[in-house]
Amino acid sequence: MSLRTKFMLALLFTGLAAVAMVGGLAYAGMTKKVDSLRRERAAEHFHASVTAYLAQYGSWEANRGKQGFDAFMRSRAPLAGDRPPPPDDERRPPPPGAGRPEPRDEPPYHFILADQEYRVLLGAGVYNHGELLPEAARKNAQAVEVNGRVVAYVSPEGVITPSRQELQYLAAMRDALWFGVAGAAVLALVLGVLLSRGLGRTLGHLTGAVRAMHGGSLLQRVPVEGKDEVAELAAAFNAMSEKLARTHEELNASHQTILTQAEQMRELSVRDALTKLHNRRHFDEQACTLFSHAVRHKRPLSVVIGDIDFFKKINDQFSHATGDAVLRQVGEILRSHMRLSDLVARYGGEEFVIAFPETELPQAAALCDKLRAMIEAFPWHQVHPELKVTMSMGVYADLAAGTAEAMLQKADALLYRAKETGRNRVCFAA
Ligand SMILES: Nc1nc2c(ncn2[C@@H]2O[C@H](COP(=O)(O)OP(=O)(O)OP(=O)(O)O)[C@@H](O)[C@H]2O)c(=O)[nH]1
Repeated sequence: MSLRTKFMLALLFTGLAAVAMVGGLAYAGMTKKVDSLRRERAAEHFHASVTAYLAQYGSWEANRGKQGFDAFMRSRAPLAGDRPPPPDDERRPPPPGAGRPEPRDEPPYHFILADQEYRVLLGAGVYNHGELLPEAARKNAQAVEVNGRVVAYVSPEGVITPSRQELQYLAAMRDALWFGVAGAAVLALVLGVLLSRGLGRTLGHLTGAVRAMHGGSLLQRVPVEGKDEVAELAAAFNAMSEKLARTHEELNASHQTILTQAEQMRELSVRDALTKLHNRRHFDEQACTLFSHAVRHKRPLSVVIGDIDFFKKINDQFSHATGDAVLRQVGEILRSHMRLSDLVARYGGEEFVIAFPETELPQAAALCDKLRAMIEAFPWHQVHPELKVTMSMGVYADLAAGTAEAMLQKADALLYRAKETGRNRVCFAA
């Protein structure tokens, strides 16, 4: 059931209950009051009529009892409110809810009348003519005195017929009650629609915003209308959304910083500080991967170890700083002539290592000789006038060695041979 329907039903029930309670109580109270007033007046009127009747005729039977009394009553001034309506009224239908029409020939009430010995003269439909009034009924009976002598008793028990005027009042009141009920229902429906529309709109905005947040857009704003609790909820939601979005942004930023720092740290951990080439650890890890790949796909792989000749002498003769400059420059020459898929690293001291994936031994050896020649041909005199730098290299390309490390050891042995056989050369073996 929608919020709007619940609202309207609640207001409808409340309105109808309030109208029914107030109207019903008023109607019941009024009916009771009318009845008691009428009964009082009717009792007095009846008592006075009986007194006058008995005073005029001496006894009940003297003027043919009930028939004579009825005619006598009609000749007397009627009880207030019992006057016959104007002739026009008679042609109109009785007012709605007026109930049974008032009989024109009947008196508007029937009281119990007994003679001085409590024998019933008028039973009012309760007792039969001539029977003795019971003891209980005698207590409330009022004596009718003529010339100081009790001649009869009138009991207030009896039937009261409301007057036409009173019936009209009560009918008008019932009409007012029905109008009240209809008015309350219309008011409840209108109020229900108005109230639920405002509330439903804000709740709709909130639901949409929460869904959008769930979808990832954390910064949401819903309109804040009025100053009630729903408006407070909307304002609190806006504040929460703003704070969430800000916190999320800050977290993202710090996460990014951490990632960058981690990347930098990782990069530092795999780089050689002096030459900016990769270091030994990185080379060993990557060489393993390259080796496995080459074995699995039966692709060629060549590994190289290069060592600067007489580097100790360079340090000793020209200074350690010159030695560093030589290392940096050799590293740059190697790096700038590699493919992206090649792996080059400073292995330690004046030693460099290279892995050439997808490269057979002859191509690798030729490339190494080219690198060697470039190192030799570099204008080292720009670093120091007397400086000369050469490199010896060992190249190995047989995957049968079993591991990348074993291939490197074979290359190292070939490097040793290059050193032994005069340096500034490339030794290789398949
Ligand atoms: N300037 C400098 N020197 C280094 C660095 N790392 C190692 N060395 C030096 O490099 C020298 C290597 O000398 P050796 O191992 O005897 O080799 P070599 O003198 O090149 O002799 P061969 O390899 O036989 O040609 C040592 O003196 C080390 O101190 C470095 O980062 N900077």
